Amino acid sequence: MIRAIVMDIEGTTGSIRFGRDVLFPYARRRMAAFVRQRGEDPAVADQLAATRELAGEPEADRERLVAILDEWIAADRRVTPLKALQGMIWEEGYRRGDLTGHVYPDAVEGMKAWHAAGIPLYIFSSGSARAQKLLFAHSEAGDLTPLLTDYFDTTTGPKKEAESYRRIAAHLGLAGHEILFLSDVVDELDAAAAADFHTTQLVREAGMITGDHPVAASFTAVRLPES
Ligand SMILES: CSCCC(=O)C(=O)COP(=O)(O)O
Ligand SMILES: [Mg+2]
Repeated sequence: MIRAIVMDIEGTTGSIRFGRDVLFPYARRRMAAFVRQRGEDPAVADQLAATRELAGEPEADRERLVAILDEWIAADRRVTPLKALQGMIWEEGYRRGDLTGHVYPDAVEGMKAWHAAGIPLYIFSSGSARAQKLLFAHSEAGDLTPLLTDYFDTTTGPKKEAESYRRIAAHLGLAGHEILFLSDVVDELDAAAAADFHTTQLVREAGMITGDHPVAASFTAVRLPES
């Protein structure tokens, strides 16, 4: 029996293009002004300190920090301080009405059906938990947060390491084989399978790299394992 479903965001619940063409450029355009204006806020200052530490540049001033963060955005580094700062910038964007979270209609339909069937739904994404909540709260389909029980991000661990999935299972109080993980990325699915999770790969575009996992073109094609 599947007792929980854990979902990736980019390429799974929503399109990769939304991150690449909308969210990431939005944060990139605003990062310098955000660091200048909000750099003293404790939550921002903590992430700037974490950026200095991760970059190995304890003396980095604000200008240098913005340059480091810009390099990380360009390289699509999925590191916690960048993801936390991006989340804070997106929060402003959602509140201003500049941003609306993209969620595939089939993902909305699948999430509603599983929720109605009593299966708790979780997100595991590189985006910060706060950014994840915002995306689903301000989605094109309205506020989807009532469908979601909890959110995991890189503070739980990298998505390509089995230990992260063992931590999620322990947090949920479930065995790996009671959990289904949905993602578009084979390395993430391999890591989840190594933690004994059931897996399904969302293959939403032709030509994607696939592995040894069941595949589904949409949430409506996802089959829940019986045992
Ligand atoms: C609200 S998360 C926005 C997208 C993002 O920042 C990201 O890193 C998505 O990563 P995923 O693990 O969902 O592919
Ligand atoms: Mg993904």
